[in-house]
Amino acid sequence: MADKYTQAIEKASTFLESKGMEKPEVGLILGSGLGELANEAENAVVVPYEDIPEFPVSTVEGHAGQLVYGDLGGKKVVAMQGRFHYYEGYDMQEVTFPVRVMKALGVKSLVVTNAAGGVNEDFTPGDLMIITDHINMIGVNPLHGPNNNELGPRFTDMSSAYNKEYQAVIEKVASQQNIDVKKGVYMGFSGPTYETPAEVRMARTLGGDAAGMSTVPEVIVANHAGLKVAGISCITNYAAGMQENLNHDEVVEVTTRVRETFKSLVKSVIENL
Ligand SMILES: O=P(O)(O)O[C@@H]1C[C@H](O)[C@@H](CO)O1
Ligand SMILES: Nc1nc2[nH]cnc2c(=O)[nH]1
Repeated sequence: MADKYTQAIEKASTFLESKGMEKPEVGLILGSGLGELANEAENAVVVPYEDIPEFPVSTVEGHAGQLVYGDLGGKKVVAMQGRFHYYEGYDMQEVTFPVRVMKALGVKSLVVTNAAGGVNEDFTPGDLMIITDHINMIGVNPLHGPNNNELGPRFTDMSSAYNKEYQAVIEKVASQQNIDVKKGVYMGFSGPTYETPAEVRMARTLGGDAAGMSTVPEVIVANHAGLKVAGISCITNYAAGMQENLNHDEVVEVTTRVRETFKSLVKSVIENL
């Protein structure tokens, strides 16, 4: 049953196909300061978000705001150079709309990346973390409201929201590249505030290893749509209570510092999906 939402997905994906974004296999969402990887796509087609019908636009520093299609890691990839966040004022359907469009373009696998605060006391800024699972502390769910069965089931199984084979791929590639990759649970908050020390203590008590402000909505919708998901966090700071003065400049500075390692890891992961 075509409704306004599915018509918007159709309109955006048809527009992008007309620009040459033919049948991408892998979707890639690049978080704060992590967008440079998309510049390595060959035979690239680049479309700014503001040119894509129905797309929101990025408003956060460290998020370029364009969709990049091309050859990366031996696969046809469509990458978000900058993502949308609930805290920007977008609703959950807007935040996750790009995932629906990637699915409509033909994507089967989704690699989601982000910058996150380290909650696990064994983590250090600059670490890369394989996301093994997430805890939705945002308080809202992108699948709220009437379900369109053409897009996915009313009740989505989230028991393997982060594909276990993909987790093993990331681990294998990290070991081959001598990257001491961590593993852990990503706790998603609404943002835009960083957590209070008490919230970080709660996150740790509840089993969170990293705290973020994105990823959870996109991964829920990706699972609804039947995509296989791999998630990687760049730990950019000690979460509140473990350091003073959390700020976005430091987040982008740390992602810049680990950029080459991050790019090498993610490119090889894409190769091995
Ligand atoms: O888009 P991501 O989740 O990578 O960015 C994180 C969360 C906030 O947008 C920002 C806060 O510094 O970093
Ligand atoms: N929620 C949250 N998001 C982040 N993104 C980068 N660092 C942090 C953090 O400490 N908390």
